[in-house]
Amino acid sequence: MIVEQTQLEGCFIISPKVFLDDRGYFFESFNRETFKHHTGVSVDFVQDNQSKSSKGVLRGLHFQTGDFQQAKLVTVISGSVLDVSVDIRPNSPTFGKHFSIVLNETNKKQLFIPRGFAHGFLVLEDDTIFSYKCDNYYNKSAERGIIYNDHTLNIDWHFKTENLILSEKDTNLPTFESLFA
Ligand SMILES: Cc1cn([C@H]2C[C@H](O)[C@@H](COP(=O)(O)OP(=O)(O)O[C@H]3O[C@H](C)C(=O)[C@H](O)[C@H]3O)O2)c(=O)[nH]c1=O
Repeated sequence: MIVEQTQLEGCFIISPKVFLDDRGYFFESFNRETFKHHTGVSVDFVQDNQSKSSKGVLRGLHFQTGDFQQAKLVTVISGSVLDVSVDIRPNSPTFGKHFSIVLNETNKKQLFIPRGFAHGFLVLEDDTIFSYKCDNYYNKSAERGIIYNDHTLNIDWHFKTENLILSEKDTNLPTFESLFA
């Protein structure tokens, strides 16, 4: 397992040790002790989520507020995404900054996103399966979001807008300024 720090404190890129043989591959997608040993973070995940999306789908930017904030360990099981995490911790030196990374079946990289972040991803291939562990339960009343093309965040999604597929909810999310100014 190789852990790389990002420029956002507490947000790590994880490259698991992958065992290849003539049957295919095996890797431990999460091991609490190994994770703590390499990152210094003790995390107790309580909920696993999975979504399947076509190319051009953009899910996010989402977060849960207050006591329902979630840390996430995200993995692409098949396909490919551009994954984006935004630091929305008010006292963070990187408040409002984001980190983007391509996660896919080939690189098998994972991203650990701590509490206090908004998260979203753009799907780069059809039939992409996105799987992630959360350290807090879903709470609909605590759900919030930031519009994906927010001018303050200025995220480069590397796509042509006419090919985007968003939920009704995600189309109408507020701006970063309106939430945090
Ligand atoms: C997140 C969630 C949703 N739901 C229900 C609520 C809706 O009826 C349905 C679809 O939810 P939504 O459209 O919010 O799904 P995504 O757009 O994939 O949301 C996720 O996308 C971004 C990228 C994230 O990081 C969040 O974890 C999560 O918000 O599943 C549940 O029952 N439990 C859950 O934990």
